Amino acid sequence: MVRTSICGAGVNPSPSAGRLSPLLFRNQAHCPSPRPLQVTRMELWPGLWTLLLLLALLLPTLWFCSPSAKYFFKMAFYNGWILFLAVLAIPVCAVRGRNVENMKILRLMLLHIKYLYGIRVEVRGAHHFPPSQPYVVVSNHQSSLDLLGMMEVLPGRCVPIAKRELLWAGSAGLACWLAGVIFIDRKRTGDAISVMSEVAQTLITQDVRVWVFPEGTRNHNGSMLPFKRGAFHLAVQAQVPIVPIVMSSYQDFYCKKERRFTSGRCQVRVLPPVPTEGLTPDDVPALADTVRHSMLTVFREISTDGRGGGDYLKKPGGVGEAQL
Ligand SMILES: CCCCCCCCCCCCCC(=O)SCCNC(=O)CCNC(=O)[C@H](O)C(C)(C)COP(=O)(O)OP(=O)(O)OC[C@H]1O[C@@H](n2cnc3c(N)ncnc32)[C@H](O)[C@@H]1OP(=O)(O)O
Ligand SMILES: CCCCCCCC/C=C\CCCCCCCC(=O)OC[C@@H](O)COP(=O)(O)O
Repeated sequence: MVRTSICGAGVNPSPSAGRLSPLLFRNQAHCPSPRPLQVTRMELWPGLWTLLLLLALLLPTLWFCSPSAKYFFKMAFYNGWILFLAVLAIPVCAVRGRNVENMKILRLMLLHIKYLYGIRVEVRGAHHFPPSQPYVVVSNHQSSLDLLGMMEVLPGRCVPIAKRELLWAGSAGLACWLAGVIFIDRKRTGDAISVMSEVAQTLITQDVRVWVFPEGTRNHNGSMLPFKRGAFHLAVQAQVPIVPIVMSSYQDFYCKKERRFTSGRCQVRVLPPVPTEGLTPDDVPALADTVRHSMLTVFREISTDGRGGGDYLKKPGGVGEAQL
């Protein structure tokens, strides 16, 4: 197919050329053809069509026959689609500059994704959100799919606290920055704490709400990791309530370890706000423990194994052997 002209291969026209690989040797004097490495367009088409045909057969076969391949395609599309949506969101958000109101735009753009994936998100307890005051939302963090539940209930003027690495996630990072997402460097505790302290100041003055994943990282083991205390210090410093939100386990439709991703249901439960008025930094450990305990109780209550019960969470030694 590809017509190449390797002139002089096998001959040794000069002493210096003799030291070169014959394949690298090209000398116009010995090469009458002026068209080396020439590929005509017509010659490429059959190869291209065969490749496309193979892909067109292979991808659906993998999709239907291999749950793992399906998992990878779905996750790749999820990330790719968010990156694409972010490209659309950036110019719209850029009009306002970095502004928490831009979060509304991101929220609207992401709301449809649950339909693409056949995930039914059921919200309960939305009336618990305090109507018009700053507060700190804390929620469990299972996967990047949490964005679906998060966008379903995200209150106005509410920004998430995210790991700094997300800032470099291409268009999504820029969109997050424009929407006022607060980035922290988890490797530098001191810096992260001072960012959180600044947030405590602006929470009141700029009337914003903050969404924190107190586990500090994704966790899909059927329980909740011990909570980091930043969110609770933040609420106590600003003397604002904490609104706990629990997303039920994704186990019935999503499991990273098993490479399984089907359609399913998820419940997002907003719990009553926990006041922090009058609390001091000394109260933070107990506050964090109390909130985690109540969230874990609800998590176990609303999580199912896809067969209609929450039993998998209660099996001795099973994934749900939570550290209460
Ligand atoms: C269209 C495009 C759309 C794009 C998508 C848009 C949506 C994007 C959504 C993005 C979602 C992205 C989601 C994500 O990215 S999740 C990952 C990032 N988020 C978090 O990590 C949040 C949770 N982490 C914390 O709160 C941690 O505590 C921090 C990070 C602050 C420090 O953690 P670290 O592990 O380094 O230290 P430590 O917790 O052991 O603490 C050490 C000590 O310091 C004390 N301490 C802590 N804090 C404070 C404080 N403020 N004032 C005073 N003291 C404080 C603390 O009590 C402890 O002392 P002691 O108790 O042991 O004596
Ligand atoms: C040109 C650079 C291209 C970079 C491409 C990066 C691909 C990223 C693609 C899409 C971004 C989707 C944004 C989803 C946001 C979900 C946030 C999330 O779940 O982050 C994880 C973080 O909470 C905890 O991280 P770890 O569990 O500690 O790890």
